[in-house]
Amino acid sequence: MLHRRTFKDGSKAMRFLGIRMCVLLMLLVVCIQFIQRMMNVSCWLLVNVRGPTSFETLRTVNGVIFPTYRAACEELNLLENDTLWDTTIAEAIISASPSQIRTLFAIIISTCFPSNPCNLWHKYKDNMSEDILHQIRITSRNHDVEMNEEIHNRALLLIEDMCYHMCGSLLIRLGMPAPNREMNDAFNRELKWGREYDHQELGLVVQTNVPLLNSQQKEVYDTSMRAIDDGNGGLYFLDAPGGTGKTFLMSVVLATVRARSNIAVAVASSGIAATFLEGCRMAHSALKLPLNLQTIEEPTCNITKNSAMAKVLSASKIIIWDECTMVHKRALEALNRTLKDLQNDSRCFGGAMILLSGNFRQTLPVIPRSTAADEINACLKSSNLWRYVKKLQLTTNMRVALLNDTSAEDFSEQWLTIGNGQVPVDESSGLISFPNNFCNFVSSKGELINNVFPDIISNYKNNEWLS
Ligand SMILES: Nc1ncnc2c1ncn2[C@@H]1O[C@H](COP(=O)(O)OP(=O)(O)OP(=O)(O)O)[C@@H](O)[C@H]1O
Repeated sequence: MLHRRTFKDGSKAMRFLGIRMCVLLMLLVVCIQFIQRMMNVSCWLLVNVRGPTSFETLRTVNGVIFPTYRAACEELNLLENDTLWDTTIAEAIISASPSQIRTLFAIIISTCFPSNPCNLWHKYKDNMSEDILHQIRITSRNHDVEMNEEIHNRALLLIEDMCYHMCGSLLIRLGMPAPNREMNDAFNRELKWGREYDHQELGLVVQTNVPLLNSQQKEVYDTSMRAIDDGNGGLYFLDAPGGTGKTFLMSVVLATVRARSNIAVAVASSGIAATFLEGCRMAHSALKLPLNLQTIEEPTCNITKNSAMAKVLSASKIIIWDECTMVHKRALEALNRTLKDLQNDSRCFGGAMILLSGNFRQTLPVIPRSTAADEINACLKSSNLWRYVKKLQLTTNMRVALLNDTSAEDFSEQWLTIGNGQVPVDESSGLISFPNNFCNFVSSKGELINNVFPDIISNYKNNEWLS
């Protein structure tokens, strides 16, 4: 509601009102329901616009139809301008803290009804958000964080809370943009996951670990960083048998990107794999993949364009997907469709840099009640995206190389032979036999559990034992 004092020339308006009293009364009677729904602004338009025949005529000034009655009033110069409030805030920012400026602004918009609070907000939003930016810079130990939409949104939320206390109105009812509450909560969470890292610590990790990379790892690292820096994206698959240092390498890539204040998204197909990489999450929950991938022909991720996750994915410099070989090919295809849509870019994955890692020698997608053919069909290699994959390889087993342990070397070779399908298969049973010295054999599941986790019953709550 506009306050009467906001009209520039009250006496002129009242005189006008007197002359047209009869006409106005008639109009008011005829349009009683209409007037009840209107704001004061429209009443003043009724007074000032001659012979209105429709809502549109009321909003038409000099042949231009304005979107709101307020805008039409402004054009007719019926509203007091906001110079007073502008000067008040401008004076306050010289000495007041951002939180005090927010309070002042909340008081102005809740009780003084400036004609265009949005303009004031856009003019002073940086001054009202400085403390939030400062706080983020301190917590992330990164002084390069710039003022952004999310920080303004947080300031708006604080202002809205104050206005609600003062006059029981949300910002949208006070002529202000509505803060995005959902975005604030979800984006904070996603952003924390994506961006808020200790940059000094990450810088140290990069400085220490990059020189340790072996030549193959360094090649993969350089290729990934080049693709990120070029901004051309691409789909890469890191083929690395167990122990070749892919987790080590991916951690260095993630740290490098995050140390530069960029977002690097890491997801993994299994919970246990997700624990090995910093800030890594389960692919299904992070990418909001449908649970029934087998039954949907062309799935997409349940991520809307305005969601926090969409913003994180769009802003990320690299998306790493660990243990991707375990996932149904449609999961990757869903991500491809979603990224194309989010980025409005028809290139593969919308031009994003995707680094897949996994091992086809290990568990493939598990499809309940299916044949081996179904599982192979669900495998990533059967996806039409596979032809775009650029393959990167690690072959040196770092566990063996670092420990100089010959038994570990034998084990890794046996492991590769099995994984590469080079062990003869028994025709009748379709099973293979492990070499005798391959591992410790057990005769039951219970014995296996007891060998791997001895006395788990008394230790399952003991963190030290579990770690
Ligand atoms: N360049 C390196 N310098 C020092 N240590 C390394 C290097 N690469 C790997 N390692 C170490 O080698 C071990 C195996 O590496 P990592 O766990 O990354 O391998 P992986 O390929 O992920 O294995 P798995 O698939 O079995 O989990 C780890 O202890 C890791 O810290």
